[in-house]
Amino acid sequence: MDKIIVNGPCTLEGSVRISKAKNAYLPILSAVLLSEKRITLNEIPNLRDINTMLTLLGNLGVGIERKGSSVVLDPSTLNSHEATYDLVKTMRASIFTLGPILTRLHKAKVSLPGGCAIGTRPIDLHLTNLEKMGAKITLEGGYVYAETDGPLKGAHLVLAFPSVGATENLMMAAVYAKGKTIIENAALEPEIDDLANFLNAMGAKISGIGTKKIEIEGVKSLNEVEYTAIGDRIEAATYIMAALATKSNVRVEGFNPHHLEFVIDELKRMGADIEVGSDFVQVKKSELEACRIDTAPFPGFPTDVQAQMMALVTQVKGSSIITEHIFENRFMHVPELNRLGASIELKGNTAIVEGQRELKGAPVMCTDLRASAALIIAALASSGETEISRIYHLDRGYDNLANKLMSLGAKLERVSE
Ligand SMILES: CC(=O)N[C@H]1[C@@H](OP(=O)(O)OP(=O)(O)OC[C@H]2O[C@@H](n3ccc(=O)[nH]c3=O)[C@H](O)[C@@H]2O)O[C@H](CO)[C@@H](O)[C@@H]1O
Ligand SMILES: C=C(OP(=O)(O)O)C(=O)O
Repeated sequence: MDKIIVNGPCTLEGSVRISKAKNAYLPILSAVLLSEKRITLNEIPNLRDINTMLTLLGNLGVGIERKGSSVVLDPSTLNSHEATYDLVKTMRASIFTLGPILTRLHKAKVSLPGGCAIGTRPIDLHLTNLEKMGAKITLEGGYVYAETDGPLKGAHLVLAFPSVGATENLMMAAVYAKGKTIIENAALEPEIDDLANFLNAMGAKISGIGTKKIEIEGVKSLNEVEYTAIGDRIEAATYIMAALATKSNVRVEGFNPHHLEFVIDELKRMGADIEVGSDFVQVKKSELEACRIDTAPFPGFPTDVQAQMMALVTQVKGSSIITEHIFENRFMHVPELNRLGASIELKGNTAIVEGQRELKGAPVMCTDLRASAALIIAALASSGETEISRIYHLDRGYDNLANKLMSLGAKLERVSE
């Protein structure tokens, strides 16, 4: 198993290019299953989750040809309706294939994704709303079995919670449904707009993009398409936090800063000197003060940036309060950050984080994707050697992390055992 060893404290300098978004490409790759025409996707990030999704598509019969960083997909050869446990267990986003497989083949067998480190993550909103569109769904032996007599039927769906995954799954399922589907209380995350734009580029009829009421008029066929996803706002936020935690000057480029407006505004309120461009931010060495953060669905503070923010506020003036509202167990980084010398106390879903801590290198362990990113940030700010193990969690969502940080001057190495 690979490790990352950081020799801190590090000061970063220069610019870093953000890769295309994991959370945009995972649903887009699932949406490929809807079509019978060739699809070219550009600038595919080299991530474990993306490679798992490509393996899953290949197992379902989709033709896959890599051309540099692009991938050309031929879904006309789709010949299986089964997403098996061995792949689904490694990546929750596999559930995104349920709507598209069912739509295309009128039956689907997809392994239940199960819980994960950050929470139980049920899929009831996906299933009950697919039922409202006419799917017959049963659960047996850890699998979701879904079938329909013909095309799904358009329906008026109101989500009890603006679930990102449910909004995406239902939007995909509605593309060929008979009549109109309305999704109310839809999630507003930018990756949903990206999926909708991709589907419309193939000939779907989706309106209300970027609003809480998405309307999908069913179509009969889709076209060939070439598409490039948006830059990864969560990766961008991670480098912004790393720059601020190490009091560095770093330009973070290749993403849309509007997608991080809440985070950037909060950082500015804390005293961060951040220049915002059209597709970059320039972070300048700043002295920060404490914050009060509540994670929330977009446009609020993203749960996917909570851990990185926690690492940052161990270095700012005053005590910060961070409350996690989206996932019930997303504080796995707390004991590991405390091992590095942080002082973080947990009270239910709230963390009280003492600032201006002198962190010292120690062996720490990754527990989930963003917890791992928090450990990297803390290690860069720590003095001495931090050995970070189980970095396969980082490989799920950070393209080329070690090299990107080294190019900014971080003293770190990735070692294989
Ligand atoms: C691949 C991807 O895009 N992952 C993102 C997506 O995950 P994901 O799509 O799984 O997140 P959701 O928005 O669905 O989940 C948010 C909350 O709703 C609950 N819920 C969800 C569905 C459901 O049927 N029932 C239910 O109770 C979940 O348990 C969780 O507490 O959005 C999350 C919230 O921004 C991000 O942290 C993830 O990075
Ligand atoms: C939780 C995340 O991803 P996933 O939903 O794929 O587990 C994440 O990207 O932070």
